[in-house]
Amino acid sequence: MVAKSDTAIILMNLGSPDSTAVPDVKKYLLEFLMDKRVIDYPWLMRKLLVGGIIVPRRAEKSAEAYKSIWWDEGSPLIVLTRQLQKAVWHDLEIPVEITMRYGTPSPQATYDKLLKEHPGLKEVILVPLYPHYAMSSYETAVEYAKDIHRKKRYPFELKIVKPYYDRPEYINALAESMRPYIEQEFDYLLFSYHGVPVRHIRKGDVTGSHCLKINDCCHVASKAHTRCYRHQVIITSELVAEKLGIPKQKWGVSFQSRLGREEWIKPYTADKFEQLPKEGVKKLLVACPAFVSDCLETLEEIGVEGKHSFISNGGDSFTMIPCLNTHPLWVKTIGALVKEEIGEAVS
Ligand SMILES: C=CC1=C(C)c2cc3[nH]c(cc4nc(cc5[nH]c(cc1n2)c(C)c5CCC(=O)O)C(CCC(=O)O)=C4C)c(C)c3C=C
Ligand SMILES: [Fe+2]
Ligand SMILES: [Fe+2]
Repeated sequence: MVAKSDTAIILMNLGSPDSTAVPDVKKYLLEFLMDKRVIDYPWLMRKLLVGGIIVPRRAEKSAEAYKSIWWDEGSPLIVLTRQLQKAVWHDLEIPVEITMRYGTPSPQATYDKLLKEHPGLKEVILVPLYPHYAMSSYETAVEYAKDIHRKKRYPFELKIVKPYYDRPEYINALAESMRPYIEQEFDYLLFSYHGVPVRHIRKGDVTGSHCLKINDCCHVASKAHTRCYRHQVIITSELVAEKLGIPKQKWGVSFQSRLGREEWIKPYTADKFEQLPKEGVKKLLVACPAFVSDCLETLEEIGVEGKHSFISNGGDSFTMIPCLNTHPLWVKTIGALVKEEIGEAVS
């Protein structure tokens, strides 16, 4: 048990609209897609594309999708992140707050709340709720939280938990959360991760000569892997499949949630739902480890749209494995990641 009243934890997730009303969804999409690490075009081009084309075209459809998964208490992503907050607080007995990259509560509101309630606060451990590094997820969340912390000169140290995609505690939590589903009869397990544009993978390559440039790049040792989303999700999948004893021919990786006309990393999950029944896969399990809390992309895109596609293409049974959410081993994993940071120098 950690009992340090001068330390607090912040769990940082992506965020959701405040409600399913079209104006709220528009506001959220604008903030999200105007992020230079998400749509990384020059500002004017981004403004024209996002404000003039993507958001006006997408907002109503997106609002309908949110309506179909919204809970009485609010957005599943926010509600589940709050439940995780309570579980971690209960486990570690140090203050835990949540913050969102887009929408509410913002990092500034969260820092202010912590300081008001704990005036002697000396250090805050920020846990990005992203196991993998991507410019459009982990990086933007962390840089935003650091920027606000620096600009507003908050009097506490901010320490950041690094991507944990291959950490034994995380792999064990993920594998054990999936085990009850694996023990049922199934033909194939698909790990479906949120996609990113191919360009982002190349741009994030710190060596400039590795990612998608050499054969089987994700399995050839390189410094690029510290920031390569594709490498990191492949490693998570391999480690979990190994831990669960699933043979290579019975599982695969794909990428969902593509936006726009650019090429995103492949294979696409939507194509898999069409192809797999034709290859004899009738009983499908789908896990989505890029998300630690169930959200629009799991509940609607996979659980509703994906299921419909797989079944209408000839599949018999489709099971979406829930995200880690508040699984006790996930709560313990967060505790282990946090304890490593407590007392260490700022990263
Ligand atoms: C897992 C990490 C995520 C990465 C990487 C990511 C990249 C990325 N996303 C978009 C565009 C959209 N994503 C949307 C929803 C959404 N995305 C993530 C996570 C990652 N995104 C989550 C957890 C969610 C769900 C939020 C919720 O409220 O439940 C949306 C909004 C919904 C919609 O209209 O489809 C958009 C838009 C891009 C362009 C991108 C990489 C460049
Ligand atoms: Fe996304
Ligand atoms: Fe790579």
